[in-house]
Amino acid sequence: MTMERDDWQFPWAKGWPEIDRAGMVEVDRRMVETYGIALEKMMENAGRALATVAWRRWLVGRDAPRVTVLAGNGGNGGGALVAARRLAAWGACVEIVLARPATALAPVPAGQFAILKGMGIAVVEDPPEGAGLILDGLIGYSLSGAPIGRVADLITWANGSGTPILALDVPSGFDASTGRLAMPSVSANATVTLALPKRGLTDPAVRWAVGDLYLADISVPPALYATMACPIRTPSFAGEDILRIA
Ligand SMILES: NC(=O)C1=CN([C@@H]2O[C@H](COP(=O)(O)OP(=O)(O)OC[C@H]3O[C@@H](n4cnc5c(N)ncnc54)[C@H](O)[C@@H]3O)[C@@H](O)[C@H]2O)[C@@H](O)CC1
Ligand SMILES: [K+]
Repeated sequence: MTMERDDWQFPWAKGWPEIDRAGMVEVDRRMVETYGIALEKMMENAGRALATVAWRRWLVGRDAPRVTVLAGNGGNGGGALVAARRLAAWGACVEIVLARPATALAPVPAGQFAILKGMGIAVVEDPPEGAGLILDGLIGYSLSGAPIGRVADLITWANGSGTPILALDVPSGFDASTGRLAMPSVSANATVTLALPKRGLTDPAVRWAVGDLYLADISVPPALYATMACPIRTPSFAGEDILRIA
């Protein structure tokens, strides 16, 4: 039985614009090309925020809590692997389940995975029973069609596990361009989305799958948003790393 804490003290944020997949791809590209903020840096911020929400809401005060981390081969998986490292360092018992063989990991997530191997963190083939929390890092904004194969199997397993699920960026199966949920999609208790809420995430119609929505700062310069193909004016995080927005 998981005891859940929800004593998040950060202010309710209103008025955040949404961003779709194309916009976020543009942000990611210009973060690197214009500002030299490498993917590793963004991923570190993303994973730390995910770990912080996980710890504060579900794990704090528990002795060696068990966390299952479902990681896809892209940037979403990479962020979840960063969170795995942070949670392990904070005392959690972390088990990693990869959606695809380690050889299929994109270069930066592969680097994160190598660190975890060096730390001796367990990597298991079958998702284990009895964890206190599942991190969903299977697919982020680069979903293409309805989830298939082992990714779909892991989504179905997580939804049926009875364990709380914390999703990174979007619940896997959520389409950040259309705001729609594919079948199957992760049914999360909470989601930590990055930089700006992805299009449709705040729609009450998908709240059952998104859960409580947190917004994490990955330090996108306001000038980047202001000079995008479709400029976005953003309110400030005002000194907070993570805001609860829905
Ligand atoms: N600036 C940002 O927003 C940042 C984004 N990051 C993360 O990176 C994510 C985007 O990463 P990527 O573009 O690498 O891609 P994703 O990690 O979103 O997923 C891509 C992978 O998902 C799999 N996939 C896609 N559709 C599928 C389907 N229908 N069935 C089964 N498998 C499917 C494919 O193997 C594909 O390689 C974001 O959502 C976010 O979590 C962070 O890593 C860093 C900063
Ligand atoms: K996800």
